[in-house]
Amino acid sequence: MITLPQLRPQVRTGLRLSRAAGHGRPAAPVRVVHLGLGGFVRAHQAWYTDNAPDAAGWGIAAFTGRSRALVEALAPQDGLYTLVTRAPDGERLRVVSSLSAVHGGDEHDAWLGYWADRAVAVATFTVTEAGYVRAAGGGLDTDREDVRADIAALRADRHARVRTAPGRVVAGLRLRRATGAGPMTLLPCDNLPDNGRALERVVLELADLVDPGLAEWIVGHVAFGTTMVDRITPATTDGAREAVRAATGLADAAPVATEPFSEWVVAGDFPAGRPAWDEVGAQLVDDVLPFERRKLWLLNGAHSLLAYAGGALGHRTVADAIADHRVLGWVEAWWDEASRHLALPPDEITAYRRALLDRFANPRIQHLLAQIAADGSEKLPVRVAPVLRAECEAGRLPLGACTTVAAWVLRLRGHGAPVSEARPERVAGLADGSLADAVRAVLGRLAPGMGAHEPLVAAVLDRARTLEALAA
Ligand SMILES: NC(=O)c1ccc[n+]([C@@H]2O[C@H](COP(=O)([O-])OP(=O)(O)OC[C@H]3O[C@@H](n4cnc5c(N)ncnc54)[C@H](O)[C@@H]3O)[C@@H](O)[C@H]2O)c1
Ligand SMILES: O=P(O)(O)OC[C@@H](O)[C@@H](O)[C@H](O)[C@H](O)CO
Repeated sequence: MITLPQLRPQVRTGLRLSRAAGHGRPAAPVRVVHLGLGGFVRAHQAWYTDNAPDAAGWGIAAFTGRSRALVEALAPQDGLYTLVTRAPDGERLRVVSSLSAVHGGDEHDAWLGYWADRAVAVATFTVTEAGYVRAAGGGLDTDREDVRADIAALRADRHARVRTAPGRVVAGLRLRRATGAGPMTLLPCDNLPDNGRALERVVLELADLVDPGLAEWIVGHVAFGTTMVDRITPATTDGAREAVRAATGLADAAPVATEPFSEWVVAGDFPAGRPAWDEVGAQLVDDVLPFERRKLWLLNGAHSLLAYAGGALGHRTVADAIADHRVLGWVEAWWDEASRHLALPPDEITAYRRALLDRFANPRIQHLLAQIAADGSEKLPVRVAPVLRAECEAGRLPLGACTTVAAWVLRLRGHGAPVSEARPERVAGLADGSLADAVRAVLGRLAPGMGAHEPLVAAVLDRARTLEALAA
């Protein structure tokens, strides 16, 4: 089934999307600034904003992190794009209008301009886990070259170009303080536990390093919200572009394909206001933690298992891997382990697991395991390690978690697809030496102290040998 609610037949013949030609809505005034323009924000936050009853008053100015490719695709079509929602039995297309402006990450003056604007009330982020430039303990990683460069730049000149996400935020907030543009909310939407506190910590630490008094101003004027975000959104492919052209006749250079399911749980204050996201499905709560753990452990933890163990068996997509009964068994084992540590009613967990199986099996979502496998050193400590540790402390050896760790060890040792890490030096040499040494080192990195837990080391080694044999 294909429905085209916002593409009227008389305008379907134009070559590209255009507000002047009547596609979508007129651009709303910018009141939200976003860093990390990619697939996810367009399938999620921008979609909620577009659905909100007050959408006409809430435009988003979205910046990429680095590359200008998406800006070059979206700017000629006025920030409009087609959201392709893929259910197992058909797809639905609609034009999303909430991106009022799109910018490259290199447009620093434009970035600063929004932060100095009192109308801008919220800044949102999807900069990946690595984008928060945190050291192992969660504080700002001042050993990084890009963080050091930002510190030097911010000390030298308040308009100097900076590169990291915290650097950009600190530059923006410093200007906001100087211009008296008032309070606002920062809302990270990445798969990080307690992402509001994570962002707050790196921003305050950086502010303290570059401008005495700024951190104090931030504490008094800036609210850091915390979120759980969920909508499986693979990278856009030519297939999505072709699907849009076939259905609408339009050449959309940057559609997004996503699944029907969507969840957004938000905790925080909005002193300068926000779109009525809660009227279109977002849940405003006091505590995100139970939702976050359910999602991060059951969905993202299973994704990482599928990515490394499924990848070791030669699978390419999530749907391929979950159709393999051996992989499914490992995922179910992982879910049993993780579920024991979730403070949620058992029937709620059962329903979530059942729904996840359907979501993973969706044949129209071509979610590449290689995309999920990137940045394991950032993801496994938060998706898998807490359950691994809790199970060991309870005297159990968790088979599912051990399988994920074992598969990651093998990946780091060169089995299967190449390792993709934002900071490759973090894993360089980590899994060298004998397999047993590698398992000890990797466990110690993921969960400090666990590398010396000999029964756990033996269990992971056993899983690694089993995987090697199955992959041979
Ligand atoms: N895709 C999903 O299904 C999904 C679902 C839930 C949450 N998320 C969160 O959203 C993030 C982005 O996902 P996506 O699918 O939009 O990816 P994407 O690759 O389409 O876009 C990522 C954006 O972040 C920017 N970026 C990357 N590294 C950065 C850095 N170090 N500093 C600043 N900006 C950086 C990129 O330039 C790009 O603009 C994920 O890492 C995850 O935390 C994604
Ligand atoms: O986006 P990442 O790289 O943090 O993780 C990859 C996937 O696990 C993730 O994108 C999920 O699809 C998403 O979190 C579902 O909401």
